[in-house]
Amino acid sequence: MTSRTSSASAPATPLRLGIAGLGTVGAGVIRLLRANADLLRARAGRPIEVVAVSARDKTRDRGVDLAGLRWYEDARELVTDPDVDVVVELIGGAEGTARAVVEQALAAGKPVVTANKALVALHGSALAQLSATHNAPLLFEAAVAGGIPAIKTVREGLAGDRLLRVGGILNGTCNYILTVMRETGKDFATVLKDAQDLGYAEADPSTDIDGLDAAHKLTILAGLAFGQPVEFSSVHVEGIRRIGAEDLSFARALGYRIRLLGLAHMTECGLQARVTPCLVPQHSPLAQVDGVFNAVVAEGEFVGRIMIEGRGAGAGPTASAVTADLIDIARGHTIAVWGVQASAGLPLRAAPITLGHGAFYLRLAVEDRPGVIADITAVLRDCGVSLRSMLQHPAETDDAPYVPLVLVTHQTSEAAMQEAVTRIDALSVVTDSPVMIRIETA
Ligand SMILES: NC(=O)C1=CN([C@@H]2O[C@H](COP(=O)(O)OP(=O)(O)OC[C@H]3O[C@@H](n4cnc5c(N)ncnc54)[C@H](O)[C@@H]3O)[C@@H](O)[C@H]2O)C=CC1
Ligand SMILES: N[C@@H](CC=O)C(=O)O
Ligand code: NA
Repeated sequence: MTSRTSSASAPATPLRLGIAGLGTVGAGVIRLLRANADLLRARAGRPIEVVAVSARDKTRDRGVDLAGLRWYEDARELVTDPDVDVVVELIGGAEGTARAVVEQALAAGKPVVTANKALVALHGSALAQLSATHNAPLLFEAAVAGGIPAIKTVREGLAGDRLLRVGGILNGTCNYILTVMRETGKDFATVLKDAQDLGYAEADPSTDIDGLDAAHKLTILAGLAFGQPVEFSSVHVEGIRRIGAEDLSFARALGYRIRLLGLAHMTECGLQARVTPCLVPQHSPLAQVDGVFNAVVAEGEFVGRIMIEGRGAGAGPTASAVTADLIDIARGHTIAVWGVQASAGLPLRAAPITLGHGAFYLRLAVEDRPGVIADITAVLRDCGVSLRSMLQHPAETDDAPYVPLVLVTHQTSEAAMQEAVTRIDALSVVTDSPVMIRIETA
């Protein structure tokens, strides 16, 4: 006699998705799910199928066939579709429809997968509570460093250790711009346009170049590393707008490359978190991370330093991260948002950046006349900042209105350096606001 069990014969129940947002990432997710359907079914133990979608423009050609998928003009209605098991939010933005979709889905007990770093960085604490209250997982691997499994590494892979530092190169658009400008000499605006055409940039690219996108990601990484939400407004943020071609070539002459780094570490006074352009030694691991690649670094008491590298933006890498979250949901592998069961909910105490220390690069535009260097070094002396080296290139023409002067300091306090820069900026011989870049050793 043969015995038949329902599990042996019944087809596995599919995990049914509603995808809100069909831009670079949304269309990329649909492509990946179709291309890898068999592989995903094997890994997830059940098929993963898109049943409903929502976007702004139904007629737009996205290179993916939407036939047979239910279309919603209003993404909030997609959430209430009884056939949608999991809501995938790929609209973007910390407020408006994206936020409403995520909140409504969690409140309805539906798992959510999102790539929306702005939303998680600004509202992660409240969303974590909603997720816990309704027992609805919220997964966001794509939100930090695109295709790099950054969240999983920090939240799960390093769960056994006490982390001291986390961060890295967290914005693909900025890294692409800095790399291509350095390698080709193309101007900022042209390279930014290329990054937009490649689907790397945010809807408003100032979010990338002013450092906010990297700060969103750092806020999330630090929350995971230290098991408590981080107040986005406590992150010190500087972008790359003021970095010019001359900085890239001075950096090269000094043996460095310029990277936009997000770094967070615990101090006795609290968490210090900043996103700033930095000079890194040209042979260091971070200097080798070029183009749209990101790198996530973490340092733990027992594990020491780790670094993982990969593509931080673009349809394919981001779709890969979204899909990994979907497989976790299909497998029933879910976890509390900040990786701790009973997070304090209160944001971590923040330490002001002025408590930091480091070495600095300072580029000044100065009049080409006697006494200028003496005026500047007098300010540095008065502020207690010690110089390590100085570079001056001759003016390009005899009637050039200024000459560039580059100073590199020894280790000094951030507060002293900020005071010195304010005073130097006020000197009449200095013709434009100084460009100050921190120097990182690793
Ligand atoms: N592009 C990338 O490389 C990466 C993007 N992300 C994040 O993924 C999310 C999506 O980014 P992209 O695909 O690049 O953006 P996108 O601008 O290419 O696509 C956004 C999509 O949302 C739709 N949309 C806008 N408002 C809507 C509304 N009210 N209702 C329904 N749909 C609406 C648009 O029609 C479009 O289909 C963002 O949160 C972004 O930060 C994360 C990692 C990498
Ligand atoms: N605009 C972002 C996209 C990924 O998060 C970036 O450039 O890194
Ligand atoms: Na990721």
